[in-house]
Amino acid sequence: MTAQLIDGNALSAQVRAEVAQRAAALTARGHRPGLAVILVGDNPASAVYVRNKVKACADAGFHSVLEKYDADLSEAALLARIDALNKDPAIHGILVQLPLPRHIDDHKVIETISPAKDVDGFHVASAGALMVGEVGFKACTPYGCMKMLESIGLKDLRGKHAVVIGRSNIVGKPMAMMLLQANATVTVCHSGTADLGAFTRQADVVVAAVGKRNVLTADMVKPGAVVIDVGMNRNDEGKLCGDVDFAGVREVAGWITPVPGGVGPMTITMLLVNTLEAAERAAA
Ligand SMILES: Nc1nc(=O)c2c([nH]1)NC[C@@H]1CN(c3ccc(C(=O)N[C@@H](CCC(=O)O)C(=O)O)cc3)C=[N+]21
Repeated sequence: MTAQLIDGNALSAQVRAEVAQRAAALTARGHRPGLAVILVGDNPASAVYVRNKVKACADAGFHSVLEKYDADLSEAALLARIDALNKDPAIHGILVQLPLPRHIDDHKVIETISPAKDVDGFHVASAGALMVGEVGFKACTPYGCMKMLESIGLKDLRGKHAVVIGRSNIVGKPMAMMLLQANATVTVCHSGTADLGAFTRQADVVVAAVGKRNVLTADMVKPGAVVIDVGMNRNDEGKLCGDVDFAGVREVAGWITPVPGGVGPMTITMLLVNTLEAAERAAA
């Protein structure tokens, strides 16, 4: 049996249509949602992603500004810019595209963004809010994965075992917290895990977020399991591929997300959702 696809483009279109409606209502009341995106340096992949984000904003009727700076921008200048955006009433969300040049401390930059405008959900206050179940912005990639699960009827994961592969601050750790909040029994595997397959074979839901091809192969998946692929890698032909051996795993899994067209578009969609929510909170 071949797995069913969870189509991130189709689900994104659905969610973005709702976002556009709510944005129009806010705009009519004089509170048009606004996102500021800051790009430092000339990483070509970042330039593409940032353009996609700005376009998604325009399509949803948001105000957006893209600020591009040369790679030699000083950390102090970047922090000063963030400080100004924190105070700008037309801006509800601030996204500083990562990675940043080496002379700039990511952590300092993220912590300078006002938690009220932290639509990436990377601030320690946002991470802490998620941890204790308080109101705060959820990191967009794991939030998008949760939306994908919800779209196939898995909003409540009571009785399910979810295995997360990867423990990054921006995906693996918040993913585990969100799954836990949805009542799953959660296992977090990582580079120090011995016999990864022994864990993943017991999973009803596997989320692969490592950043390496073929981390999950067909022999590691329980028949009928849901497989969410967060990876963004290039194969030998230079084509975009995830962390999952898609061709093999789709013959075993019940559901699987493709790359491209899976988690990637959902990440941008949840950025819009967070920005809309920031604007709604500011208008309330
Ligand atoms: N502050 C910050 N926030 C981020 O959210 C952030 C970041 N920095 N730095 C880089 C990563 C990467 N990221 C992606 C989002 C969407 C796609 C996406 O839409 N991908 C398409 C394909 C795009 C293509 O063809 O290259 C897809 O999967 O279908 C990819 C990657 C957000 N990131």
